[in-house]
Amino acid sequence: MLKISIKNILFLLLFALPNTILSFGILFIINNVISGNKNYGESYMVWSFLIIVIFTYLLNIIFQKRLNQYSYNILYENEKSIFKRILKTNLIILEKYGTQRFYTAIEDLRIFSSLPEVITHTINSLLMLLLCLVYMFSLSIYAGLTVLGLIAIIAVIYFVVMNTMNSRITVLRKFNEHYYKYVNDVIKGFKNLKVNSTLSQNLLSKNLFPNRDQAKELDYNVNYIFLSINLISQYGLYLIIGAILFVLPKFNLLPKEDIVSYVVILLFITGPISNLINMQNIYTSFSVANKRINNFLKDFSEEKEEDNNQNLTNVNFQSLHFKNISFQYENTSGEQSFALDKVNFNAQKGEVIFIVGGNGSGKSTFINILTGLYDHKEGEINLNNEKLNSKKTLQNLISPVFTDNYVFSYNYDNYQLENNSQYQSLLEMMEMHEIIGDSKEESARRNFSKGQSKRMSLIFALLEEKPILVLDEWAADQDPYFRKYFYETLIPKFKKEGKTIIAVTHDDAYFKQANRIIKFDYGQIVSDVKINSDFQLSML
Ligand SMILES: Nc1ncnc2c1ncn2[C@@H]1O[C@H](COP(=O)(O)OP(=O)(O)OP(=O)(O)O)[C@@H](O)[C@H]1O
Repeated sequence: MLKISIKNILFLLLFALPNTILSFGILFIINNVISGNKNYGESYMVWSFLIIVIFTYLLNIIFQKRLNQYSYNILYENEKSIFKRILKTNLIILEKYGTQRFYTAIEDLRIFSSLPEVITHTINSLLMLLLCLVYMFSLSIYAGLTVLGLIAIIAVIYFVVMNTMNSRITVLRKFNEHYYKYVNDVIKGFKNLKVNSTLSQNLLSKNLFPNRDQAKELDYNVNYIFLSINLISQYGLYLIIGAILFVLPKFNLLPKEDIVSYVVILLFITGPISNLINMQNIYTSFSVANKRINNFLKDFSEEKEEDNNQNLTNVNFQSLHFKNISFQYENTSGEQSFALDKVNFNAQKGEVIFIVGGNGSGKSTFINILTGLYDHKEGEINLNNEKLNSKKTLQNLISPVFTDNYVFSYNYDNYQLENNSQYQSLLEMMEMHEIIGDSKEESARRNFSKGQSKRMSLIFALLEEKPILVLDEWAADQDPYFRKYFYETLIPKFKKEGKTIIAVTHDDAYFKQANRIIKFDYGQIVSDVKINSDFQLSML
């Protein structure tokens, strides 16, 4: 995903080669003029010098444009891929790793966007270093070897210290992952934190502040070491210049007339050398970011592509049958994880089925399997008495309103709200028309109370016009008047219109409104009761 292709490296080289050679040409002319080479004092040399400078400048301008385009392309296209990946991930994986991994992946991508620029600088600097070394060797082999040896010693010291940095940066990023969890807690738990000062104090003093303090210490140390290493390179260069000025001539390793050329060359390559050194810092961040993005892509693996041969649009729903469906959450803490065991469930078109059971009995887990959010481990699902090959076919028949419903900021559906008479009558039916005065999109997507937001989600679900309505504790947030209206008026109305309703509920006062009541206990269906006039709660 984040690899840089051979074609792009070739493009970078295509720029880097002429650019470096021309820049070297500039150095060559300067050096010869300073050394008093008469050929270089001619007036045509002035023009050559000027032309090379202007040409290199223009080359850089054109190249920067392409490089910029390419870098931003990497960033924005990969951002899109991350979103695609997230939406293709199974819910169970998102629940396992948490959303903060998503934030850090986006942050890592930002680091990656400078990769092409850094590669170009590296190639440029390496080429310039190479040309300058060749130039030095052409003047004096021994002096060249000495300078090369000294540069190598500084480089080895640098890389050894640098290598120890990788693990520190990884630890620093781990701190930041926890930091995002705290950010999440502050935003989502804001109300509790405001009301309960013990909570907020503990969050700050025992968790967030220690995290930031440790991260600060590590960050400071990492940067301090980076700065120190950079100083080694700068002062190392002075040492090399010292060797050129005082040591090499003394041992007759460098003719006096070449000392100036050597110093000019060295000063000229100071830039490329410190570029190479500074870029190690960035390469270390790249390597850490790359590892983390690869881990992200591995952990947030895409769901298996399904065989979509089944017709998605024209399935006329008649019946749904779960045969011995089993599911188990992954065992992480070493304790026995919760499981749904051999669930047999069926629903016919037009039925109203209430799913009941105590807290933690497995109702929502079952709803997640029903809606295809979780993949069952064993068993078979039949739709209209045929084996279901693709969960998309079933998903295409279901409009769910989850217990933690969410009203999107924008309309991602295929229908429009404006001038939509069906929407208008649904607003009236759900008694939302006085709250939402018009049919504008923004009016439907403002802040609602919990009960109102559930009503809006039900309106959006009904606008989808799918045959099965799945509701998870929909009425729990409604006031007693609307709850009664929902069970005694709306549910019979939806049923009459041919909808199949599968609703998780604790509202035993309205159990009689269902055709069947299915009770879960410890992950199993313990009763499946048809409702008739003799129905008693004790029958469950
Ligand atoms: N993502 C998860 N990973 C591991 N275990 C989970 C996960 N989600 C739920 N569980 C466990 O599965 C069990 C059943 O949970 P579920 O949410 O299905 O219960 P429920 O019947 O809907 O309860 P409630 O009435 O409280 O909403 C619980 O013991 C819960 O701790």
